Amino acid sequence: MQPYDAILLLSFGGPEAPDEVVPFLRRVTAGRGIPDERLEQVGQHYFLFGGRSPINDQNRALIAALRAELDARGDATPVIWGNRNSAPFLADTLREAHEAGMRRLVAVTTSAYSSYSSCRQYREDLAAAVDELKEEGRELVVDKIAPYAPRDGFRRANEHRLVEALRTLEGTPDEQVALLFVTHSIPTAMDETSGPGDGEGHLYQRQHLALASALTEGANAALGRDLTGELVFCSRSGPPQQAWLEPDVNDRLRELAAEGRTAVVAAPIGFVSDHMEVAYDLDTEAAATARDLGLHFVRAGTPGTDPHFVADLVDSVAERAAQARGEQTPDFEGRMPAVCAPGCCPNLRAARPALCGRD
Ligand SMILES: CC1=C(CCC(=O)O)c2cc3nc(cc4[nH]c(cc5[nH]c(cc1n2)c(C)c5CCC(=O)O)c(CCC(=O)O)c4C)C(CCC(=O)O)=C3C
Ligand SMILES: [Fe+2]
Repeated sequence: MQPYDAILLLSFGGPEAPDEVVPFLRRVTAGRGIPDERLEQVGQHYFLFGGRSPINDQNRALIAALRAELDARGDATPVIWGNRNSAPFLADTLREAHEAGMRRLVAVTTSAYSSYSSCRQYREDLAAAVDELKEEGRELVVDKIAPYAPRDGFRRANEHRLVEALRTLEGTPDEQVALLFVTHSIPTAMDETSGPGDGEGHLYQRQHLALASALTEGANAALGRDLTGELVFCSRSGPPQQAWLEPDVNDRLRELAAEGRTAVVAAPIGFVSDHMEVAYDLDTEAAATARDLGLHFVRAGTPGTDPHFVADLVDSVAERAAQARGEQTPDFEGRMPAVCAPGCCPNLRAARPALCGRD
């Protein structure tokens, strides 16, 4: 994958044992003003699952799938892995990479959308880790692929999962089915400023709405239905006086039951695999809300290691490599640049150095 020596999977991280839960949460929330009450709650979510987040195992599976796809293409570029909040920590991974003689990497994040939390924060992680290594006399260059939510492979993977879920409701008429696309809530201020700073903002929501509408159309066409989908949110945190994106999935379920819906399909398009937010906030909490309301609840799958998704990530990396070599790459609706505009998806708390951008 000229000019890259390796592909770096860059992820959030999660605890893998009960004694890792609190240190993990301290790292995630350092200086972020999350109320203690919320932290205790989230700690409980992890303890409910034996103190083990599913995210690292899902990343191990994704790395194996990327490896197989690269091998099938005759490409021996190594795939390495670093996290923000748990081992393998990003700086350790980069140090090992440098020791192995690698000098230029391309990062793939496990987050598909544009916003501070889902894009720039990873760019800040890269800047901090590269800086740490520089102080040890190790020079590394890290590029990154663009947010991939607008790509066709991501849509196809999600559509496949959604159609599978809807097939289980074959006898239920359209007017009784609610189709909810679910993503991680973020502060409204973070959504308003998401995007390249072209005056539009709200790119986090706009990318989700574009995907939700394409998925609704695709699933309706595949199944001969006429469903209307809508976007809802989960995993709100932060202090109560701070505005976050709404409606919360549980609140919306209550309204839908009151309107006479009998079944709901929840498609977690904001998550590339079944993270804790999916396992707890949807499969545990929202499923219980639905049960109490007498609603039949079906949760659509996440892309995970879907072949369309994995192949599309490798295509993204190949396109990024072509760009690095000065070649042209295909354009499509919603395509994001791999090098972010100055001030794209700003950090609203403090300006910090970030890689893979023009600022
Ligand atoms: C947009 C977005 C994604 C998607 C993009 C991406 O994937 O990166 C994401 C992913 C994730 N978030 C995760 C976990 C947590 N996020 C928290 C807190 C927060 N998330 C935020 C946003 C997002 N988060 C925000 C605005 C906060 C408030 C504080 C802050 O500004 O940082 C907290 C603190 C407690 C709480 O408040 O819930 C935890 C424990 C895990 C691991 C799950 C697992 O273990 O499987 C994953 C994949
Ligand atoms: Fe989060």
